[in-house]
Amino acid sequence: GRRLRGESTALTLESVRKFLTREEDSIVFSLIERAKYPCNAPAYDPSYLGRATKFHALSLVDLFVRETEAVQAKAGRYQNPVEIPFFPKDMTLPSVPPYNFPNELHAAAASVNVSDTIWRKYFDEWLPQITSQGDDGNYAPTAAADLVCLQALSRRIHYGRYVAEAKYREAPQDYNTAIRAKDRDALMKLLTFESQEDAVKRRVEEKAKVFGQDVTLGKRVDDSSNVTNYKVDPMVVYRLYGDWVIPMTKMVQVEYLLRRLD
Ligand SMILES: C=C(O[C@@H]1C=C(C(=O)O)C=C[C@H]1O)C(=O)O
Repeated sequence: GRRLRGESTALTLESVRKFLTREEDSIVFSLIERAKYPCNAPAYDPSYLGRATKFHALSLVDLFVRETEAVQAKAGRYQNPVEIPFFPKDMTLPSVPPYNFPNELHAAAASVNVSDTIWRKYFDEWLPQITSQGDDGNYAPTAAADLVCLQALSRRIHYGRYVAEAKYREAPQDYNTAIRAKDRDALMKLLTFESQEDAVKRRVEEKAKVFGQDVTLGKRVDDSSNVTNYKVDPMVVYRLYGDWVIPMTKMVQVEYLLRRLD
């Protein structure tokens, strides 16, 4: 039924995995949309804006993200603790009434932030794998597509705080010793579920195939046996999750748990 304003659903391993599964769609769709444009290098080149503007030494993407986050902050986006801005110091106060989002995390969550790593990896490692070489002049739509990817990836990876809280609540005694000993390896071992990771990687690869295939009338979409070209290489999405999204989500869980008893 309809959730009352501020009523929090119980934070369980099942509920957090349901959230992560739905985020897979947002991440795959955002990568497909970014792949619509070629690299468009000027969007990332600080000299493109030139020194004519007061934003010198910023790339168009830097500028676009800062300005867009400021507007979204005014619209109240960051009242939801699930959303973390990339440029928090530029935040303007919301111009909207406060919304009573449930606050299920320990106060220590505020100091768990891997936004800089996400930003760096996205532009240095992931973007070259999903875009073709080239420049079509669509720098603003390119920056807009990058921001949607960055926000989806950040939401997913930082949700590791909620996953860690759910795991802790289910068995605090299992974690307390490792937390007190600041034993990162023990915590990583406790929170790792290999079979779940394998299922996640195979599911996002499958979603990249289903969402990224060309649909032609008269041919059944579910007959993907002979589909050859996809808008984003499904194997790239599999590796993105395996090499970065999952490990970074786990790193967030460890960092959150280390602070859970502070
Ligand atoms: C997110 C979880 O924690 C870990 C990280 C996973 C992921 O990022 O997909 C999956 C399984 C776990 O190793 C979970 O247990 O669901």
